Amino acid sequence: MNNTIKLAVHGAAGRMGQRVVALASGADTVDDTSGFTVVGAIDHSSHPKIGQDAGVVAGVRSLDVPVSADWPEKAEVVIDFSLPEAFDACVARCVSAACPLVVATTGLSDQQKESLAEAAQTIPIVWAPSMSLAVNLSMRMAQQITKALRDVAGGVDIEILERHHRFKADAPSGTALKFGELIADAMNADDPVKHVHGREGHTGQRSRNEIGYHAIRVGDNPGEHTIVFGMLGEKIELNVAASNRDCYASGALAAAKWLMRGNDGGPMPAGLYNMFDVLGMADADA
Ligand SMILES: NC(=O)C1=CN([C@@H]2O[C@H](COP(=O)(O)OP(=O)(O)OC[C@H]3O[C@@H](n4cnc5c(N)ncnc54)[C@H](OP(=O)(O)O)[C@@H]3O)[C@@H](O)[C@H]2O)C=CC1
Ligand SMILES: O=C(O)C1=N[C@H](C(=O)O)C[C@H](O)C1
Repeated sequence: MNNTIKLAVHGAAGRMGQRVVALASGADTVDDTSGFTVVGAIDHSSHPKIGQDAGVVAGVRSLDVPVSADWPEKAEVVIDFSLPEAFDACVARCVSAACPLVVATTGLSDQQKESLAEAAQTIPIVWAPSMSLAVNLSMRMAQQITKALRDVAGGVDIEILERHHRFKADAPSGTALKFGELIADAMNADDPVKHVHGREGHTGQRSRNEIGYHAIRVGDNPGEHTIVFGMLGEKIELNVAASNRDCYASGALAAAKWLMRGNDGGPMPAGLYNMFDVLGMADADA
């Protein structure tokens, strides 16, 4: 009996979609089984790869699943790596099909984030700007460092540098924004923390309760984040870098599996989850 999880990938012909299809097809596992069967590879109707086999597009083997604008009936879980423009239809489809969803797309509007929370009242959703284990661990470390340094004599300046490939559409990265949100919480400042994007001109002295963001776009970098904790006389730099996209693809597959099997073998109930939940770090002493 085939008890693999039937997976549909939204944005299947894109950089990330292809890696999810490749790993889900078992191409890079020792025993050729990932625990998934790819049953749907969705992209927009004018994509040049429409009609081609999704496994071949991903550079692995024929899967007998064409890249298509149509949603498969039989998907048990959906992984979305697409664009904000494509997001609304994806969520609506998952809600109407009562299908669990992993959302990895970044650059969502506030309204889209609200509709995600609403959808999570009826279906289970994992939503995270980075599916990488190393990034999520680094987020916890950044919170710890912020707490340890927040009352240091002379103060600490926290700046977030992110580097990504030249094709990336949104800036700063969703991950950088999430680092900033978690760090701002950990700063526990009396005044609201200011989020400052780049600096130019006569800016005056840096204020104490701000977080700076700097988005660098270079070549084919698959994603790198550096959190600088600058003090008077010394600094800490927390650097986390992907060497390829498989950390995100395998994280998304782990999230999909967790939605279907939970922590004790049963499916997760409706709700909005993140990678801390998937990785068992939700209750970490942050
Ligand atoms: N959470 C995480 O861990 C990660 C998140 N990301 C995020 O994932 C997203 C995708 O990244 P990446 O794969 O590099 O981007 P790509 O542009 O390579 O892939 C997106 C795919 O979605 C397609 N698409 C566009 N419109 C639609 C539509 N209406 N319906 C279905 N598909 C559509 C694109 O087609 P076309 O090329 O024609 O536009 C493309 O094939 C980004 O938001 C990125 O920031 C990326 C890596 C990790
Ligand atoms: O577009 C990308 O490539 C990435 N996007 C995500 C983000 O915006 O944080 C995650 C990762 O850094 C790669």
